[in-house]
Amino acid sequence: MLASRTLLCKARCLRGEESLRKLFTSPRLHWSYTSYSNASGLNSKATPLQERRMIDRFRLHVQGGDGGGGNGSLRRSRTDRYGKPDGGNGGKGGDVILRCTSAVWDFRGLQHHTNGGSGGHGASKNKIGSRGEDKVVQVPVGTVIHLVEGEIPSTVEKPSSVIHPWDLPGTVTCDLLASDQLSTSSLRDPDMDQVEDRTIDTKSYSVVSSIPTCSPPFHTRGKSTSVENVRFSHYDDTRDYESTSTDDEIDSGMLEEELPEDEEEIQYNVAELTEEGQQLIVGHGGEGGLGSVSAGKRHLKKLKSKDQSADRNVNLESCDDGNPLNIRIGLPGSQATLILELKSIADVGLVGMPNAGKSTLLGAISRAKPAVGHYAFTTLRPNIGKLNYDELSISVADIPGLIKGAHENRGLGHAFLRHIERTKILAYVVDLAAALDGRKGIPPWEQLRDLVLELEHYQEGLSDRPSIVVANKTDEAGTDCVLEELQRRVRGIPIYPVCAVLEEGIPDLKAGLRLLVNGGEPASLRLDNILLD
Ligand SMILES: Nc1nc2c(ncn2[C@@H]2O[C@H](COP(=O)(O)OP(=O)(O)OP(=O)(O)O)[C@@H](O)[C@H]2O)c(=O)[nH]1
Repeated sequence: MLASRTLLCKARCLRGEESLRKLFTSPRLHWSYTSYSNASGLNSKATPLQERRMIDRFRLHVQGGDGGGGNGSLRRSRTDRYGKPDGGNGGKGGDVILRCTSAVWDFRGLQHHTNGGSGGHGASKNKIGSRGEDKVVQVPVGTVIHLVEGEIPSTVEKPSSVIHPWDLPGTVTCDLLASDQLSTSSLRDPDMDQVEDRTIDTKSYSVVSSIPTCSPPFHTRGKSTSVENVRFSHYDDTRDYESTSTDDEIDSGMLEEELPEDEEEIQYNVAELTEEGQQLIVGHGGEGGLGSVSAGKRHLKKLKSKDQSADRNVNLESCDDGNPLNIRIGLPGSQATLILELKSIADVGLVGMPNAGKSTLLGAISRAKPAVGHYAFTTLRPNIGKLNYDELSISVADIPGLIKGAHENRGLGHAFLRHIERTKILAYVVDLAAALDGRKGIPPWEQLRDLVLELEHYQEGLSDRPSIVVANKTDEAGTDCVLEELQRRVRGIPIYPVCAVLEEGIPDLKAGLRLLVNGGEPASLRLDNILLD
């Protein structure tokens, strides 16, 4: 009996195996199985970012949240006819904060209009209104901020190390002495402009921030610069954004107002975020209005005599200008219009014509996996790879291909050149086989000349930084002679012959880069050192 059961079980198992085998060999499953295991298919889906054009310039309007209204409540009792003020202050509006993170690569996820949350209104029993929610906008490392209008951004304040137990983090704490002074001064001169009074008083507030902080090194140029004097004034993004806009982006209004207006006065480089975790407040939340406690008893007595029948919780909306009640209204948050610009930061920038093999080279010297294609402009955004050594790590940026006229914004133009500004070392990558066998390309020494000219046209002295030449595609037939010719024509700069595809010559190249980053003898590529026909 037992033996027959075991046999039955085995038979079932075998049948199961059989059916599984059938399933795996069936054409339908084979199709789905192969399509699942097709790594390249998956990769093509997993790399949509590389396919999309990067958004490295973005116009942002920010507004801090409005401060909450102060409460005018009075606590009355049988013994106290007029009552005691017990209205709390309004909460401070939320800030708009730019936070630097390596989790994002460009400004794709940003919205053009970003507001901080409004502060809560104060309530009776001296309850302070809640603080408005901060809006944190994540921006990539290397973000430069230009100010079109509004306040110059400030760093996020460090929270005070000694916080009084009764201080609420992130809320307005009012200096009572100062508020007394305010009410006294209001009484002394009833016709005094109350808005002005209020402005003076808010200076005595201290804000305790609850946000973790850092102290980024940011440069501030106090004076605004006329747009004609600045390089960026010629920037024209129309083509870039038009050609890359997806339906989603258009629907969400992402591409709205991308173009800088010619007439605008822009303060350039007011701040920059170069390290992970740095934070800047670009839109300050408004201070909350004063509650009756802070505003002072005498002030409220006056109010009561004016309108005995007034509601205890005064309707803040109904306050006219010049009315003492204005001090209860929370201040609006500050507004600013910014242009965010991304400049990649890397130790080494791979500079070359389209199809020179920069992305392949980056993949060969680091673990980066940039998209490689046999067509020009495969690279639409800088890819960063890292060369890790015991004592140092070198970041290498594969920058979109440069063509003649890039300084006039041809090809990827400024989007390409801007990223070179931040690299310490330039590695010119040339295609040795570009002009071989009747191909349409130009010889490597002419590639070098064009590259240097484009850099210099864009920014004088840009090609002066320490450089090397990487002569790629040594595996192609006939490149030996071209390499010899290149070494004869280009002098005063190290030339590293490599085959990026087969990873030949890579160790020498890596050693050369390491030496240069460590302060080895720098040499730059000069036009005089290139011998042309
Ligand atoms: N024979 C040969 N082909 C190479 C070598 N390195 C790159 N290629 C090919 O050259 C083509 C362009 O390579 P990419 O790495 O995309 O070139 P790129 O400079 O990044 O191009 P852009 O993205 O347009 O700037 C691809 O078809 C590569 O396979 C090499 O060492 N030898």
